[in-house]
Amino acid sequence: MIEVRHASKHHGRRTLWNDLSFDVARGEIVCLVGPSGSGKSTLLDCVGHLDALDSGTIRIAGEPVCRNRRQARLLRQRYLGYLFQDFGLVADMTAQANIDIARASRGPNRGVRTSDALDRVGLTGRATDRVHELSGGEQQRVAMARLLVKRPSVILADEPTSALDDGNAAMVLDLLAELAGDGAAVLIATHSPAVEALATRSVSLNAPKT
Ligand SMILES: Nc1ncnc2c1ncn2[C@@H]1O[C@H](COP(=O)(O)OP(=O)(O)OP(=O)(O)O)[C@@H](O)[C@H]1O
Repeated sequence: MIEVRHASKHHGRRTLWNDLSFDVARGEIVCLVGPSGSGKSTLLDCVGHLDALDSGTIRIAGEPVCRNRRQARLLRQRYLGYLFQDFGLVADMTAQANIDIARASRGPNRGVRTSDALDRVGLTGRATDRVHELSGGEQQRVAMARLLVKRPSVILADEPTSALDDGNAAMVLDLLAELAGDGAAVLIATHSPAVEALATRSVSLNAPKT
């Protein structure tokens, strides 16, 4: 579902990663691991059409990630779901309205109802709270609820449990495993051994080279 081939990325004279290739198939959870600054988030951004490679290719469901904004938006809507902190939630809209946006852009998979999704992530009764009134961990759970509604084919998660207490972290990991069990390809950047333990395998990134 995700194919990364000979991917390279530089910032100035620093090489983050070079000639990197890996796949994430349907149903797999693959973790990106490596020291801080090794480019895990940057790689997720490249897969998620939010940043561009310097060389190499990335394909999602066989379709190349490209710089054409319209095509990128269509690919994002059709295939991708994001579990990034501070990404994609509209701060002055309610939790429910944010989740309903995902419902409008969902693909062929059938997700759960918004109220059920909020129940699953422990936010029962919080549908009409505006996102800026929620804590960081609660916002992360709204983003998780959005995935349950959209059921994307590809899920990109950046440190999905870092803002959560142990109970909520376990709940989010269970839900990611459930979505993978339903056939999603899941790519996670993480430092957490608990998240890595969930993975089918890991891709290790090295410290950047100058
Ligand atoms: N737009 C940019 N311009 C220059 N350097 C950048 C830019 N974006 C990221 N970097 C640098 O690229 C490196 C990799 O950043 P990235 O956030 O991808 O690493 P990471 O492995 O996810 O780190 P962490 O584990 O700390 O979250 C960092 O040194 C960062 O400063």
